[in-house]
Amino acid sequence: MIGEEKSLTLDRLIERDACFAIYRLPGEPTPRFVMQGDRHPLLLNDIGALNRQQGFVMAPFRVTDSSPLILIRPDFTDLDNVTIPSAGENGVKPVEKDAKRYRRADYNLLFHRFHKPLLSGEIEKLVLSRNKRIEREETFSPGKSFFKAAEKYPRSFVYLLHTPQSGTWLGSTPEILLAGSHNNWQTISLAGTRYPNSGNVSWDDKNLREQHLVTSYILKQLTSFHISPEINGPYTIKAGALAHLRTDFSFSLPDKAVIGSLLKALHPTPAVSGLPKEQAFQFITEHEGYDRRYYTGFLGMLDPSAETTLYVNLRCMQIGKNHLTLYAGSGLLASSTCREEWKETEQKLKTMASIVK
Ligand SMILES: C=C(O[C@H]1C=CC=C(C(=O)O)[C@@H]1O)C(=O)O
Repeated sequence: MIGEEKSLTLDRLIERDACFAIYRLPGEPTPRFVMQGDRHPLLLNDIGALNRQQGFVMAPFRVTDSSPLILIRPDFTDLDNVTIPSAGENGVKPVEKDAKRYRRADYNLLFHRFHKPLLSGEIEKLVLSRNKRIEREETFSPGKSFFKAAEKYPRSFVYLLHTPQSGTWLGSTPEILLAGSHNNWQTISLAGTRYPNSGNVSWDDKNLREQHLVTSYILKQLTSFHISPEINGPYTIKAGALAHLRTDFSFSLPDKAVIGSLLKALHPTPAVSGLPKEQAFQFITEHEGYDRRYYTGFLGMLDPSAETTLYVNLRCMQIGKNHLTLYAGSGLLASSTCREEWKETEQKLKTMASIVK
């Protein structure tokens, strides 16, 4: 199949409400494809239940009835020889909720709401996010957009996924949550954002602290599993037009049966939620004003016996029938300013917006 045909096949799979993901790992030339023929992926309500499971995971930021943890158990892995499900057969209509529209004035209010507990010292870090809805052009093709993103962002994990339960999502993320095989495992702490127009990036105290908090948190969570990782960083990485600070954690995982428990301990990291963990998660759920659904969740292949490649769902959008909803957030500390954080979300939204145009 040539590129054009593959795109058309992906678009038809979405129209037929199939249960699939196509994803391209950083640095790999060819995307991988997984599809479960019967449209009934395994639905779980707890990340810990991923222990001993295998399949392609789509996990939300917060598990709810309308955003379950989804596990696609593939019976097709070759896009060129896939059977397109017939219309309506076992069909469950995707829940297509339109996310709330955000304006700058709403963001200002929310920023101050989030900033208050940071200024008082009650909470140390909070990630405030928002979404942006744009019209879906008639000529828009999810399949073509996937291949365009894969070409434009060779160093990111690029994916297109559709299930009847989640609807359609497309993204390009630089953040590994957990990856590895055999005895070589890896996670990263990724935070801090700059705009490397000149190729020269300098990091201020706010960004260094923001990333350091994520690093300390990850180390603490790994240590609770008696894991002593090798640590490398922080160093600067590029993700599209942005730069971030990254620290690598490499370790061995003698007991693969605990992967679900480890994911539960890691997610959501303060790169997408905040600190203290429970308090920040609760605060976001109550005050952010919209449901993030699968944005800032995680996704990818979970295969303890072969290779696991799970990424945090950043720089993504939900593809609806009439609209595309783009998501972005940024880490707030007491020293944050509304102007800078707004600018950061605007820049992050461009990762997907530039694919659609
Ligand atoms: C929450 C997002 O990014 C995270 C990852 C890298 C840098 C971040 C930051 O600088 O705030 C965020 O922690 C997002 O892209 O929506």
